[in-house]
Amino acid sequence: MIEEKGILFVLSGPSGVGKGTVRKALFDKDTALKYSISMTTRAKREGETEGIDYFYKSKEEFERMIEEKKLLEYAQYVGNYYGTPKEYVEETLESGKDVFLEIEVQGALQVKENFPQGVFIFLFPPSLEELANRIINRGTETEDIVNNRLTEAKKEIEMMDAYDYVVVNDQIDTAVSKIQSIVRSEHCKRERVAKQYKKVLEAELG
Ligand SMILES: Nc1ncnc2c1ncn2[C@@H]1O[C@H](COP(=O)(O)OP(=O)(O)OP(=O)(O)O)[C@@H](O)[C@H]1O
Ligand SMILES: Nc1nc2c(ncn2[C@@H]2O[C@H](COP(=O)(O)O)[C@@H](O)[C@H]2O)c(=O)[nH]1
Repeated sequence: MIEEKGILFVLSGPSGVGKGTVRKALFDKDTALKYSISMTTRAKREGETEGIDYFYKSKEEFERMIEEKKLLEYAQYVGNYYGTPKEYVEETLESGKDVFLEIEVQGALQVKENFPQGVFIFLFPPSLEELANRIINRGTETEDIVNNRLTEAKKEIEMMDAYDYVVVNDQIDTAVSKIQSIVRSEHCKRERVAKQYKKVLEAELG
């Protein structure tokens, strides 16, 4: 009997492209996916909730997690740490459920190195101008931070070839449908591989 593990989906892309918006709309439709809540040292924004949006940590607490190797990946991004708790991801995948990460590019590339069987999706803006408008209009960042995030965005976009899929976030619904198709297609692929593997095993065992 082949144990069915869950699939790790990683959504990333530049700040302001709409990762959070698209992920929330996807989760309204797909209840089978499990979202991995990240840890961060950045201050909580108005309207955010501990344990829903992030686990908010001090720099010392975060660095202890790094030392204790409790993070699947982490990155320093525009002056703060962000990271994915390892235990939740591993246990959820082991139990056969899919896990969904929404993280920036340095972290996604670390996951790809250590977990190449993951599925990596890059969310792309309709244009750099629209990206800037979205992050400015969100109104959560100071002008300096917006500029730093946009500088990072250009470097992040250069890395998009490392991803399995690129989805343009022009209309939210269209981006969500495309990600749903990716999820379905990855399940079909893995089912096919599992069937072939089963056939080979049966032939070998007689
Ligand atoms: N397809 C879209 N069309 C228009 N506006 C959008 C679209 N997707 C997201 N937005 C808006 O763009 C802003 C940024 O979206 P969001 O916060 O989801 O981005 P993000 O990639 O998660 O950002 P960050 O990486 O900084 O957390 C929000 O105000 C959101 O409402
Ligand atoms: N490498 C990681 N990046 C993460 C994680 N959780 C979120 N993020 C990304 O950080 C930036 C900034 O987020 P914000 O909430 O301050 O706007 C954004 O790209 C997030 O996707 C994580 O665990 N690891």
